[in-house]
Parts: sequence; C-alpha cells; structure tokens
Amino acid sequence: MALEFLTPLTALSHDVDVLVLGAGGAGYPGAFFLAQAGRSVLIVDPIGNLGGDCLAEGCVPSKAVREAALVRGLADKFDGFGLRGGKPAVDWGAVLAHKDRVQNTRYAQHAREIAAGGVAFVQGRGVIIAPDRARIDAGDGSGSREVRFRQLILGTGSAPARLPILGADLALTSHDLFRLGADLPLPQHLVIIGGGYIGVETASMLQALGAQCSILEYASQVLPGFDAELASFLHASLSQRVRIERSAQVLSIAREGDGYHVRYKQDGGERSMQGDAVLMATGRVAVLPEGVEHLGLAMERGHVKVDDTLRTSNPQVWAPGDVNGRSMLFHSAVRQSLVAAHCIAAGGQAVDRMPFHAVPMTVFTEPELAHAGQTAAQAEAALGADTVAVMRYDYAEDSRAQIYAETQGFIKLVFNRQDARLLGAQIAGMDAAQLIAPLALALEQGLGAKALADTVFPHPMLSEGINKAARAFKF
Ligand SMILES: Cc1cc2nc3c(=O)[nH]c(=O)nc-3n(C[C@H](O)[C@H](O)[C@H](O)COP(=O)(O)OP(=O)(O)OC[C@H]3O[C@@H](n4cnc5c(N)ncnc54)[C@H](O)[C@@H]3O)c2cc1C
Ligand SMILES: NC(=O)c1ccc[n+]([C@@H]2O[C@H](COP(=O)([O-])OP(=O)(O)OC[C@H]3O[C@@H](n4cnc5c(N)ncnc54)[C@H](O)[C@@H]3O)[C@@H](O)[C@H]2O)c1
Repeated sequence: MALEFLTPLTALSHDVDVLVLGAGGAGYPGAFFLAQAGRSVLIVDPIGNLGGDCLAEGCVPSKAVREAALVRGLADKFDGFGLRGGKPAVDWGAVLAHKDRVQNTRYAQHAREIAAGGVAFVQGRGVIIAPDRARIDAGDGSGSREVRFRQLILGTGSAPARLPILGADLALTSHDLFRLGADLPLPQHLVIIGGGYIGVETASMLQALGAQCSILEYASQVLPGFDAELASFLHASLSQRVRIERSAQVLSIAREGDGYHVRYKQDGGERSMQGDAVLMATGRVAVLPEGVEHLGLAMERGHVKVDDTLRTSNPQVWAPGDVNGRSMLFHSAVRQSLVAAHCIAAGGQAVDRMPFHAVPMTVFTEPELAHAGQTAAQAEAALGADTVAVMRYDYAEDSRAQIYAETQGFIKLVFNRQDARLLGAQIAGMDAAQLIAPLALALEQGLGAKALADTVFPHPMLSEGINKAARAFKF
C-alpha cells in the first residue's frame, strides 16, 4: 500500500499545538476534531495507522473470527428451520484470511481518513524528554526529531497483564491469539486463565470452531462485577460446551511433554489441568511512554488518574482510553478522546464531560450479554429498595426470539420508581449488543420509562421488548 498519508520526520514542525501519542480510539477522534478546529496536530503511533490494539489484535479481528463461529453454529438450527445440510467444516486458514481482509479494508479506509484529516501522522514512538517536549523516534529507524507541544493527548492504551506466578511467560496472551493456526499450532485443548471478557469470548468462539477450551476463573462467577443473573445466564449456557472452574486461583504453569500443566487452588485443595496451550486473560495494564516521569502525572492503581474531562493532574496532559483504566472499551475511548478534544479546543474549560455512567458493555459470547448503568443491586444500595423498580421482558414472549428459537434471553430495565428515570439495563441473549444502544442513549440523556414506552419500536424485532418492559412500569 502506498504510504503517502505518513509524514516524514523531516517535514515535521518543531512546535505543535497538540501532540497525540497513540492512534487508537483514544487518539485519533480527538486529533481530527482539533485539526478541524484549527490546531496544529501531530499523531504518533508505531503501528503507522489508526485503530490501535482494537483493530490490530482486539475487537475487530476477534469479532471477525467470532462471526465464523456464529455462522457455523447456525447449522445446529437447520432442522428447526426446515433446512437440510451438515455442519460446515472449519478451514482455519480461510477463517484467518477473512479476518486479515477485514483488517486490511479498515486500514485502507483509515489511510484515507488520515490523508484527509488535516493532521501530521508519524509512524514511530513518542518519548517524553521534558514537561513540554517529546522526541519522536521514527518506526523505520530513520532518525528522531524533537517536538515542543502545548497540549498532550496521552492515548497509549494498555497491554495484557501477566500474573506474577511461576511459568507465567509460558502462557500466550490476547496479543498472540491469532498466531494460533498461523505460526503457532492450533491447540486441541486451550486452558484459559481468567473468565473475564477475553476468557469467555475466546472460549465461546474457539469451542464453536472445534477447539476444546477450559476456563480457570479466580472469582466465584465468570465476568466478576457483572450483574449476577447475567453472569449465571452465560455460565449455564457456556458450561455445556466449555469446562469452567470458578473460585480457582492459578498458582503456576509448567511445561510437560508437548503441553502444559496448570496448577490451581480450589476449595482449599490443589488441583491441576493439562492443555496444549495456555492463554492468560487476567486483565490489562496501562502502557506509558518512556520518560513519562517528566509529566508528573498522578497515578491510580497503575493507571493515569483523570477527571471526567480526561484531564490529568498535569493541566497540559489529557489521558483518554485504556491508559486511565476507567472503562477499557473502544467506544468509550472514542467518546473520551472527543471529550478531551472539546475541552482542549475550549482553552481547557470543562465544556464536555465523559458520561462514564452510560457506557454500554457488551460481551460477544454465544449467548451474548450487554449492560449499561446500574444493576438493580447497585441502584438499591444507592437509593433504597423501595425506590427501585425492575421491569423485565423474557425472550420467550418475543416473536423474533421464537422464530429464531432463542427464547432463553431477557431484558431487565432498572428504573427510579419516583421519577421513572432509567438507571440501568441488563440484556442476556440474542442481539444483546445491538439492543443496549437505545438504552445507553436513554441513560446518557436522562430519559425514562415514558420515553421508552412512547417510542414506536419495530416489529417483529427484539427491541420491542424494551418498549414492552417500559410500558409495564406503573407511573
Ligand atoms: C482481544 C480483545 C478484544 C477486545 N474486544 C473489544 C470489543 O469487542 N469491543 C470493545 O469496545 N473493546 C474491545 N477491546 C478493548 C479495546 O481494544 C480497547 O479498549 C481499545 O483498543 C482502547 O483504545 P486506546 O486507544 O485507549 O488504546 P489502544 O487501542 O491500545 O491504542 C494505543 C495506541 O498507542 C500506541 N502507543 C503506545 N505507546 C506509544 C508511544 N510511546 N508513542 C506513540 N504511540 C504509542 C500503540 O501502538 C497503540 O496503537 C478488546 C481488547 C482485546 C485485547
Ligand atoms: N467485548 C468487549 O468489549 C471486550 C472484549 C475483550 C476485552 N475487552 C476489554 O479488555 C479488558 C481485558 O480483558 P481481560 O479478559 O483480560 O480482563 P478482565 O478484567 O475482563 O478479566 C480478567 C479475569 O481474570 C481473573 N483473574 C485474575 N487473577 C486470576 C487468577 N490468579 N486465576 C484465575 N483468574 C484470575 C479475574 O477475576 C477476571 O475475571 C477487559 O476489561 C475489557 O475492558 C472488552
């Protein structure tokens, strides 16, 4: 691909209004906004394109492969639909080729966006050398350049964490996931440490494509912190296909023959599990540029501390996205990037704030989960049980769910009984990740049961369930 969208170091100005380190969701939306607002903007990223980890090794590749798993899973319903045909065989190389095509299409699209975005974009790495200066090291080793900045957007994201256990470096992380079946053998049995987002999504996807997977989760439920009913809904379904050990604290990993031996503690005893690959999916740590100490940033549990405008303790520095650890999701990073940019464009005034309370969370397992805002338990703890009303819609009543034979799911809407405002929503089952969007809108805009009940939702689609649950609210 021609790389005219990249700026050579020699063409860089020594002075910019805004330096953006990292071109993921946390970096580029705000950078483009500020360029359009007339600021001189330099974006630096070693990947040399937009999208950060989400496009390189996270959201997009994992969902491209997951789609193959979903399509294959549909074959289990053929009989019910009156169709005949066997379950498609998996050509893993072709599945990965589909993933690559999707990534390349997006990179080509992003190259055009950079070219039209009014920013300078360098493939390289930023090193902080003074409170208002960075050295940009070109990714191709062709040299470095010092740049002075007035404002810095630190969107350097996160990287997989490794447990401090014996043999931790024997495990793969999400960084290596799509090397499986490419330059690493596809495992017969993958042992996954951690039943959070990556653990459950990977197990659900790889099992559906033919690999045996097991999960060892430290907490007493998968997806700790999630509404207990959502977590147990997923557990009940996924555990029919994937061995899941909860309250299992992993102690060590050792090589044994061609595979690995994972020791863990459970119910006061020591147990072990064998696999031919181990994936560690136990959270992510902030990535900070070399020399970050020149910025004097306050930190909180290893992440950069920010306020709701994404401003750090250094008023020149803004830290949207995974680097602040508050909401490690691509769509959240994008909105955070824009909040920071709006405030920078307004001379540092807090003209926008991140609606952290309304960020939708989606888990792309089979079945899918999604939620936003407070659970009933959180709302009751904050407001008292009498002030909280939970309205529920079961997929069993829904036409589309019946057509699709996906009648196990549910939608739960949590309202403030006094003013009918929506406080939170939890969805389990088909299309959950799409269905959460109007509820995130309602939460962000402070809407309630009346708006959701008065809005006409399309039939016969699952979103009608939102409307029906809201209509059940007693005003
Ligand atoms: C397997 C997996 C699946 C995921 N699936 C989803 C999903 O389905 N939906 C969702 O919303 N989220 C998902 N996520 C989370 C999502 O990828 C992150 O929340 C998102 O990428 C965060 O964006 P960011 O810009 O903060 O960080 P990143 O995307 O990590 O971008 C940071 C960028 O900074 C660059 N950088 C680092 N150091 C420097 C430096 N010194 N100078 C210049 N640049 C630097 C990096 O190269 C990188 O490109 C997934 C994550 C993983 C790992
Ligand atoms: N669909 C999505 O939006 C999506 C998908 C993938 C990743 N992500 C993002 O990436 C982040 C990282 O994902 P992740 O799954 O690595 O982190 P996570 O925080 O979601 O889950 C980590 C899990 O590891 C468990 N764990 C910790 N120590 C353990 C031990 N000693 N033994 C066994 N289990 C242990 C934790 O209890 C937790 O359940 C997520 O927090 C999420 O923000 C999002």
